[in-house]
Amino acid sequence: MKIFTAKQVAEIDAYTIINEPISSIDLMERAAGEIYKWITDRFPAPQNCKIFVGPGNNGGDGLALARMLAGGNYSVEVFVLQISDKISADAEANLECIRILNTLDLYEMTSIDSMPWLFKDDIVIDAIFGSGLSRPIEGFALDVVNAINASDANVVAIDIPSGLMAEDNSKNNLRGIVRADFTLSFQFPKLAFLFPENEIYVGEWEIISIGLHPDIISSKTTAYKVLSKEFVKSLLMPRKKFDHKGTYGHGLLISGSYGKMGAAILASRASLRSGIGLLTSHIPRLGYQIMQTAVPEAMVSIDRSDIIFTEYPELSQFKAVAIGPGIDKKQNSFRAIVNLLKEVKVPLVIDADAINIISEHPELKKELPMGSIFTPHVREFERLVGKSGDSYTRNCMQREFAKAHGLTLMLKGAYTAICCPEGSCYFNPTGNPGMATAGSGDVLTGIILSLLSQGYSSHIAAIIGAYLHGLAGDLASVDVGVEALTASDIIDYLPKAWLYLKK
Ligand SMILES: NC(=O)C1=CN([C@@H]2O[C@H](COP(=O)(O)OP(=O)(O)OC[C@H]3O[C@@H](n4cnc5c(N)ncnc54)[C@H](O)[C@@H]3O)[C@@H](O)[C@H]2O)[C@@H](O)CC1
Ligand SMILES: Nc1ncnc2c1ncn2[C@@H]1O[C@H](COP(=O)(O)OP(=O)(O)O)[C@@H](O)[C@H]1O
Ligand SMILES: [K+]
Repeated sequence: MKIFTAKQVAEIDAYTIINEPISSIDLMERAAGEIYKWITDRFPAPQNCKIFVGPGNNGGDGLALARMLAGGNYSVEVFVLQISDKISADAEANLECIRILNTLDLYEMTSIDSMPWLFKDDIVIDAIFGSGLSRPIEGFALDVVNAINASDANVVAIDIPSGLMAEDNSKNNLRGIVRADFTLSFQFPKLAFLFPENEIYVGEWEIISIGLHPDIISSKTTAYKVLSKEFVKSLLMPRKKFDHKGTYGHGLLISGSYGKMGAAILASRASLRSGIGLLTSHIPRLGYQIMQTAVPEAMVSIDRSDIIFTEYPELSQFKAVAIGPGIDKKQNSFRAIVNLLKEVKVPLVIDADAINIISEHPELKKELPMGSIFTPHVREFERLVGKSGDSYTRNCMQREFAKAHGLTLMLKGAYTAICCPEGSCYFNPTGNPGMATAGSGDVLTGIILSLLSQGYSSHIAAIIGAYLHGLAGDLASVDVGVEALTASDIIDYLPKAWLYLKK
């Protein structure tokens, strides 16, 4: 699913009006009708609704919705914030219609003094500002936002919580944004919904389809997309009858150290559950029996060191290499990484302490092999790329880094972001907080190595890997719950995840 900027959505809106064709007021009616359906489903009548409307088309949506709710056995009060002399033509038309019908209570608000009391069971509809917000909210509208936020009412934001910018909130007043329980976004998600610090404003968000024109949606380009099952499924390569293990590649996994052999086991097992033909696990000497016992399918390459990574086997036989899970950051490991970066000619996955070692030696950033994949979580990301005060800025830095170095840079977490060398950024919707547990990143590294070894290109391997990893975690959480979920459960549910993805 594409994510468009607020400006692009306005263009899509305008195209739909001309080419469907449909009048703008009828499009507003359609949009409000879809919100009305959602509300009747989630909060069946009778209920008390308090609707706060602003001067633009978001306010117009709120007014059209108010009329529908009043006709549907809801008790409705509408508060029209007198923010500016200008009011959008469609909002004005809806206001006039309400006045004529006279079926609901309509109040004009010019100050916070006319703010109604909001009760716990009230449904508050936030239609003050939508995607047309051009600067932080101020004046009495800000007081209204704060009063809504201080209440225990159920707050439903139309399109976007008022005060939240659709993309960049780095300069916003964070105390002037509605904290919604539900956000009903028209047709597409906003980029801001995918950033962790905005969860308190957005709450649970849903897409409300309003039939915008398919031609413009498919032709308009955007750097940002949310992955879908259909898209990821379309990337899968079919297996053929006469294929053999050589067809699916030989991967090298460099992982494990004294006290962290579990990382090597998890990544190896995940790799083998993701379709790799042959796996060699390079580990320090102490791990030999552990690996041979726990993962009999893996071949083992033994380091000269008992406890850490200091060397790697001859590389020509491998189709892809992954390095990092549980390797530690000792000086000898640094030297071995320098050599590996220089020598490796196949796609490389770089995770965990391998990222940290590179971050501590910025001169190494010039040596990063094109086509490699970095899989940092946010702390590792900050060490590698730099710090930022907010997620939008961090995402811009991530896209720049991927482009500048010609590599795929993943930022792990809820909505893992995958930035590709040509500038695009995919967000992964699968996964759950149960996966915030030791070793789940090692599992991801194993999966991506497996996909690279099978011949998937770097950014495709990152996309399929992230989606599949989260899907396995989601399927596992259905059976074991989020608290009890372990990294091993993610591996155990990879078979079901593959089956579900291919269905
Ligand atoms: N995208 C679509 O296809 C559709 C969009 N619709 C609605 O239209 C909305 C966008 O409408 P608009 O562009 O009119 O935008 P808004 O409804 O967000 O209102 C913008 C108006 O408020 C003013 N304004 C912006 N920031 C302000 C601030 N901080 N203080 C005071 N005034 C401020 C602007 O000058 C403008 O007049 C969407 O969010 C959605 O709710 C729907 O009507 C249906 C179709
Ligand atoms: N709240 C969450 N929602 C979705 N996925 C999550 C969540 N928390 C963690 N994950 C996923 O779990 C993995 C954790 O990786 P990482 O932090 O490297 O763990 P570790 O270092 O313990 O292996 C990442 O793939 C991340 O996307
Ligand atoms: K709103």
